[in-house]
Amino acid sequence: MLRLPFRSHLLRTCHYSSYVSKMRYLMRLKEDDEACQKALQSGTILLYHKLAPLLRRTEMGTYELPVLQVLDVSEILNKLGKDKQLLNNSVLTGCSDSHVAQFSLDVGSLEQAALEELCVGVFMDLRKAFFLLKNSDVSLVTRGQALLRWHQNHRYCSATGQLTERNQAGSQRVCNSSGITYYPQMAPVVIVLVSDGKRCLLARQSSFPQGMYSALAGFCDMGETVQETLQREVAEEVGLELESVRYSGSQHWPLPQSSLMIGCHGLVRPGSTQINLSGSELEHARWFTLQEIQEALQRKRPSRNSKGGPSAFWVPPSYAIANQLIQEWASQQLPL
Ligand SMILES: NC(=O)c1ccc[n+]([C@@H]2O[C@H](COP(=O)([O-])OP(=O)(O)OC[C@H]3O[C@@H](n4cnc5c(N)ncnc54)[C@H](O)[C@@H]3O)[C@@H](O)[C@H]2O)c1
Ligand SMILES: [Mg+2]
Repeated sequence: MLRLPFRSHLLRTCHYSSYVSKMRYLMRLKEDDEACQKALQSGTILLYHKLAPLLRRTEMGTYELPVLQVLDVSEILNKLGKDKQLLNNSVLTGCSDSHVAQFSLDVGSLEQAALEELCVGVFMDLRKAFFLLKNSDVSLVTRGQALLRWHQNHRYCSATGQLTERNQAGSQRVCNSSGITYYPQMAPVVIVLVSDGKRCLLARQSSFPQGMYSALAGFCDMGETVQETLQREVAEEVGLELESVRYSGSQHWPLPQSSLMIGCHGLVRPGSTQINLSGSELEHARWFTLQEIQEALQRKRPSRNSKGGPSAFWVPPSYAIANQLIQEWASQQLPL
């Protein structure tokens, strides 16, 4: 049975007037190009270079996400001799409590080193940034990257082949020839931490970083329910049958394209725990004890042996919903 616990923070906060007014303001900016253009003048911007976000090293040696004022970016463009019209390529990704609009902009057409010097930062691959930024910043930066990528990949109408035109917020693109409106897309993906009641099952694909194991995941097929995808994926990938599933939470995942990860816990039938890998997707899968999982959760970074390989298995970084499912499972195994 799929149970959906109503414990989202949104449900607790949606009656706050500041939350409602923020959402209404953002809605207006998506619908009204002129209002959005005005908001851009006094907004803030996250910069990307060919979809790699700009990060700044702090005095403590950690990394943060520099949130630049639009005016500062305008000045930087000026110093590089570039037209500030480039700012109009920004996409709206949110707003502060005081209604300062937040945008993301890819400046991949400009010289990277010069930009990094002027911005006092470094453009870094998003996969690396996952390990360096705090989770709330990862969430911000993935949202911007996903929307920018969608625009870069959807410039043409698939019916007419004509260039499409975006609105100022970047929340849609329209083909003036066919009249088709395109909206940013995400693929629904299930991710399930399978347990036999005492152990949990993790697996790895050969494309994963060395030593990393994760929960089972898979794209929803057309026409499937979440429950059906969960059962099919577990059967396909490890040859097991789920007895029950429980919804845990969801997450937007930007790699390799935008997905909506639907995170669940699954229980297999007792006595039916024999793993049977099929196809080429998984390189290895096995059951892990609570102690093994607790040790892996303690490792902040993959530990290395003398040959540079992983000395022990490790799990995805704390931002990933796989990690959150594993943490949740481990905490539920402990005696009260
Ligand atoms: N956030 C997390 O914690 C986390 C953890 C694990 C996996 N993931 C993500 O989940 C996604 C799916 O996992 P998977 O690779 O095991 O899926 P999967 O088991 O469905 O296998 C991928 C294959 O499915 C096919 N496929 C069907 N629909 C597709 C679509 N819309 N887009 C791309 N391929 C499609 C392709 O042949 C592809 O090779 C991956 O993108 C991965 O990055 C996220
Ligand atoms: Mg899979």
